[in-house]
Amino acid sequence: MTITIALPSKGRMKDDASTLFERAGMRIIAVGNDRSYRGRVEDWDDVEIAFLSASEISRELGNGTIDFGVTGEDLVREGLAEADKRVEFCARLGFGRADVVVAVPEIWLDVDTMADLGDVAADFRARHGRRLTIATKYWRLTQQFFSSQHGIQLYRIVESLGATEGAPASGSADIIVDITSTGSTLGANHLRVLNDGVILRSEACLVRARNESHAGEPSVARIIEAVRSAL
Ligand SMILES: Nc1ncnc2c1ncn2[C@@H]1O[C@H](COP(=O)(O)OP(=O)(O)OP(=O)(O)O)[C@@H](O)[C@H]1O
Ligand SMILES: O=P(O)(O)OC[C@H]1O[C@H](OP(=O)(O)OP(=O)(O)O)[C@H](O)[C@@H]1O
Repeated sequence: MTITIALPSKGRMKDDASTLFERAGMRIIAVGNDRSYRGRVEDWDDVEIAFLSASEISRELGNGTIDFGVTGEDLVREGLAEADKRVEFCARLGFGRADVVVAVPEIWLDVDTMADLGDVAADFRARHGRRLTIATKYWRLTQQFFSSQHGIQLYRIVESLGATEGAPASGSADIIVDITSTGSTLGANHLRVLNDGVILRSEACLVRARNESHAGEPSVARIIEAVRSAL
């Protein structure tokens, strides 16, 4: 069978992903012209490459329309319910690192932990006449972390598709859940990560859709082996 591997077509993971594949002995050749979104791997005739954005890759893994993808763990866990049942994380690739975190305004001096935040959330309506609001694009991860892991139910998520760190200062939310790598954007916006507020330490991963057709397919094992050997 032909195995389709999706690699980032743009963005911060694109170059690292193609360098890794090269090191794994899988040299990628564009099919058609330079702007083509398909490729193949030199001397691997049963492999096809699709170039997609990192977030599309997580969606297509969920649909099972690609066999493997290189994308961020955060995008997979946010995009797919019960991700581990639908995909296998075959290798952590050591680039695209970012933490998904809960951050509060620096001036919330008494709030250091999720338990403290739970107390704030419980009092919020009495004090302010509304629920605590959280700006994020990570709905699923936020709900799992707050409700299932920490038993905090009294909050409202405000969807944020950009400049999330600005939400507390602009008044559109009280706190945020977002990714951070150096921490400089949080600092510039006077926000602080709670001591136990790291929801996920994400990085780029080689992810396999759990397709039944993979059972006993030699090229599936060969691809995983090749990528792991390059780490
Ligand atoms: N500083 C960072 N900021 C944002 N994402 C980062 C950062 N460092 C690593 N990443 C990771 O990069 C991935 C997002 O990459 P990118 O922005 O290229 O993807 P995308 O969401 O498909 O792009 P777009 O939003 O342009 O469609 C996520 O997995 C994220 O965790
Ligand atoms: O901890 P730091 O190193 O400051 O990085 C974190 C920031 O980087 C990303 O934004 P970016 O401006 O790269 O663009 P994006 O939101 O479009 O991904 C991300 O959304 C955070 O805002």
